[in-house]
Amino acid sequence: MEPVIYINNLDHYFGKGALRKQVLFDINLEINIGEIVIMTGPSGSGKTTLLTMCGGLRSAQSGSLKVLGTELCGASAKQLTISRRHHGYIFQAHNLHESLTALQNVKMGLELHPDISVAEMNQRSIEMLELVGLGDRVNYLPENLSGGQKQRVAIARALVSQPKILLADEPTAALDKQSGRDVVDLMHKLAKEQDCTILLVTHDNRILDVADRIIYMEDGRLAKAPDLQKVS
Ligand SMILES: Nc1ncnc2c1ncn2[C@@H]1O[C@H](COP(=O)(O)OP(=O)(O)OP(=O)(O)O)[C@@H](O)[C@H]1O
Repeated sequence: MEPVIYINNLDHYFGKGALRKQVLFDINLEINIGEIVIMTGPSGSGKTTLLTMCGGLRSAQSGSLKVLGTELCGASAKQLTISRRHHGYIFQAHNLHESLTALQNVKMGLELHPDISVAEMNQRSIEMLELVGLGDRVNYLPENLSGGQKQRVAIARALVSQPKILLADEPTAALDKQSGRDVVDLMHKLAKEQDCTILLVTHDNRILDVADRIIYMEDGRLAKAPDLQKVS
C-alpha cells in the first residue's frame, strides 16, 4: 500500500539572496496508514518546518513530498488548500477562538467542507465534543475551560472532519502531566478508531510511548535518536 506521507530528498530554504538559509537537508521518510509517528529533536532543528510542509501550510521547493498520493513539491496555492482538507491540526497553544463557544470552535473544523449541511455540522460537532468528554461544555467559552479541556476542544475540532492525517505540534506543552497524558491517550484512541495517521512533534518525553515509531531531527536532518546511538 502506498505510504500516506512519502518524502524523498526533500530540502528546504528560508529567505532569499544573501539571507537564504537551508533548514532541511535531504529528508527521506515514509509514514504508513494508521501509523503514529513522533518527531523529536532539539529546538530549531526543523521539526515544525517539516510538519507544516506535510500539512500543506508551507510549500515544498526541492525534492519530493507526496501526501495521500499528491505531489506537494511545487504545488499551487489552490492544490495546497485542497490538500489541507484531509488534515487535522493541533497546536501547542490550542488556538481556539476566544469569542466562540466550544461548539462553534469545533464546527470550524468542518468549514472547509461545504458539502455538509448546517444541521449535520452541529450534530457531528456535538457528538465529537461528547467523545472527548465535553458533552456538558458545548456552550462554554474557552476562558471558562481548563487548559486540558481547551486542548480537548482542539482535538475535537481537528478530528471532527474525520481527517486521514492528524498533525500535532507540541500538543501537550502547555499542560500538566495528567492532562497531557489524557490528551495524548485521547488522540491515540480516536485516531486508531478513525484509521487516522498521526505525525506529532514533541519535546515531552512523557508521551513517547504512544508512538509506533520515533524519529529524531537534528540540524535539519533526520538522524538516529541519541539513545539508539548509545546502544549501537
Ligand atoms: N519563517 C521563517 N523564516 C526564516 N527562518 C525560519 C522560519 N521559520 C523557521 N525558521 C528557522 O528554521 C529553523 C528550523 O525551525 P523550526 O521551527 O522548524 O524548528 P523546530 O525544530 O520546530 O524548533 P522548536 O522545537 O523550537 O519548535 C530554525 O533555524 C528557525 O530559526
